[in-house]
Amino acid sequence: MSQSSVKSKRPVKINPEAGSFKEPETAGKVVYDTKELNLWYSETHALKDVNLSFREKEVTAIIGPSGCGKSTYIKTLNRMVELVPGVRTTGEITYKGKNILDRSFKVEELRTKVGMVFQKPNPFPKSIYENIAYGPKIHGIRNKKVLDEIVERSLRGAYIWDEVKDRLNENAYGLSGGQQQRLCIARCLAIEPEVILMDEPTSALDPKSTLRIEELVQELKKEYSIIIVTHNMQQAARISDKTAFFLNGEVIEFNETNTIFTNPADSRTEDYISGRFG
Ligand SMILES: Nc1ncnc2c1ncn2[C@@H]1O[C@H](COP(=O)(O)OP(=O)(O)OP(=O)(O)O)[C@@H](O)[C@H]1O
Repeated sequence: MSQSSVKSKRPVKINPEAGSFKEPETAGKVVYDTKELNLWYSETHALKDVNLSFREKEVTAIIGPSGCGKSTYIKTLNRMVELVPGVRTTGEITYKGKNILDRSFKVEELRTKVGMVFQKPNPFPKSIYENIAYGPKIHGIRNKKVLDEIVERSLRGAYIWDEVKDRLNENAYGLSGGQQQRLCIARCLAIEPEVILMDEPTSALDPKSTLRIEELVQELKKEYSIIIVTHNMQQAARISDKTAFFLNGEVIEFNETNTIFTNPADSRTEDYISGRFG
């Protein structure tokens, strides 16, 4: 069903404070802060006045129906979106206080701090070892012993070490889909990021592999901030601390996940999470 045809018999309850969730004073430090972000793909206005912030060591789920701007938003956070011709943005995204949309900001700074995991596992056509060592090598690490340590630490961090430790020189394409996705997460960890962006990381995986990734996310949040786009409501409810609900390019509601799923402030959020559309 398209967003414009979303109908509810109940009166529409609009959340006047969408995106302006008040954090308790004990909350962790803000890593990313988005203010009044607008984005156009040529004529398509894909993000509208988005205000959202993400804190360290938290998992935030981005949910919403197809085409509402979830992927666009997450790709704006690492500036991948600017690879699309005709993209224009206004507003601000600060990463640790620096506006990453500012022309003077060097995107390379983000590449070492922010890792990304995509919908389909995308290992390089290289050995398992080389998949992990590649990033650190690009950043100038040549010492074999140091690289060995990074490879082991990253694979352990992504809970795949025991499955691959005896086949590090085999091609990564020989791994199962779920293993490949954990390898891609290990590849992210190798650059020692502060934030991991995940765009529907389990949508191509079977239930068992999905569960393993969800468990992994719970472990990783002890060290990293994680922002995860998901279509799976149960997944968002299971693994995230906060949830942002997008509709038609706007943030309709942003709050503690528990509140979003049990007592949403906006009837459109309620309609979406209860499966009335999307
Ligand atoms: N490369 C592009 N060029 C032009 N328009 C685009 C491009 N990518 C996305 N859009 C448009 O921007 C809007 C938001 O798309 P986006 O992919 O961010 O949504 P989404 O919520 O991630 O959807 P899905 O859940 O289906 O992946 C849509 O109207 C889409 O058609």
